[in-house]
Amino acid sequence: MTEEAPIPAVHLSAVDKTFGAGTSASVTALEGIDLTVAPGEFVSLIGPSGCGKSTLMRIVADLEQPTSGTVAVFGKTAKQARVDQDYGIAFQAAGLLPWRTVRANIELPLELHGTKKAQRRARADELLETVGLTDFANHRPEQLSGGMQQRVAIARSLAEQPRLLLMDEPFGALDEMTRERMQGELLRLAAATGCAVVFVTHSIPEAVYLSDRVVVMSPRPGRIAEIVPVSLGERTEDTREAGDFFAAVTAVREALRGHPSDPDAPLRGVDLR
Ligand SMILES: Nc1ncnc2c1ncn2[C@@H]1O[C@H](COP(=O)(O)OP(=O)(O)OP(=O)(O)O)[C@@H](O)[C@H]1O
Repeated sequence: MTEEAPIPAVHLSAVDKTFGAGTSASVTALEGIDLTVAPGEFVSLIGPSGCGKSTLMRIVADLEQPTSGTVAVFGKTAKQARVDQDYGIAFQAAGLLPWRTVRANIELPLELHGTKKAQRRARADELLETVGLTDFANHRPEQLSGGMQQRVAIARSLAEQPRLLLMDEPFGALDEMTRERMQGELLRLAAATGCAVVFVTHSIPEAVYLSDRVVVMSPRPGRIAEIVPVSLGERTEDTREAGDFFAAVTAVREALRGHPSDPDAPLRGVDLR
C-alpha cells in the first residue's frame, strides 16, 4: 500500500500578481509562482528589494488576492485558513497595540477567539517564558527595546499553536547577537510544535541557517529563480562555522546572481554577510 502524501501547509500554483492592472501605474509584482511547503518544513524567501517577497506572504495570509493562479493553505482557500486561524503572522513592524501590556498583546488572538481567561493566562505565561520576557509581562511595548518587541510579536504569533508561521523579516531590527539567539529559539519552537515556517529575509546566512529550502527570487517581476535545498542536520553552535554552511551560503549567493561567473552583478537589498 502506498502512503498518501500529506496535505501541504502551503501550495501555490501559477500565481501572478499585478497591482493596478490596466492602468498606466500597473506593476507586475509576481509571475508564475509555483511553490509547495510541506507540513513542518522551514522555507525562506530571499531576493532583491521589490521582488515580491512580502506580496507573496500577504497572498498566503489572505491580505492580498492573486491576479491569477491558486493558493491553498492546508488544502483550504487562504480565506478559510485565515478564518480557521491555521497560521500565525509575525511581520516586519512588530504591530503591537501600544496601550496593552506585553501579556495582553500576547493574549489578544486568544481573546478574540473566546479562550477563557485562565487558559489565556496560562498560555501567555508559557510563551513569556519561551521568549524570555516573563519579567516584562506588565510593561507596555514602548518600554521595551526593538528586539524585545519583536519577541512579543513572535510570542503572539505562536499563541494559538499554529501549524504554520508566516514571518516577514521578523529579525530585521535586531542586533547580530540577539538575532542569532532568536534564530536558535525559533528553530527550537518550530521543532517542538512541528509547525511549518515561511520566512522572508534579506540575509543569506540567516536563510541558510534556518531553512530546509531557500527559495531564491529574481528581480521584479518576481519569479522563483532557484530553490536551494539545505542539508545541515541539527543546528548547533558550530553550524555557522562549518564548511557545509559556507557551501550552502555560496550556492544561494550564486543563485541570486543568476550565474556564478558574474560576481559583480548587482544584488540590491540582499545582505551578503
Ligand atoms: N499595494 C501595492 N500597490 C501597488 N504596488 C505595490 C503594492 N504592494 C507592493 N507593490 C509593488 O510590488 C512590488 C513588490 O513589492 P514587495 O513589497 O512584495 O517586495 P519585497 O520583495 O518584499 O521588497 P523588500 O525586500 O524591499 O521588502 C514592488 O514593486 C512594489 O512597489
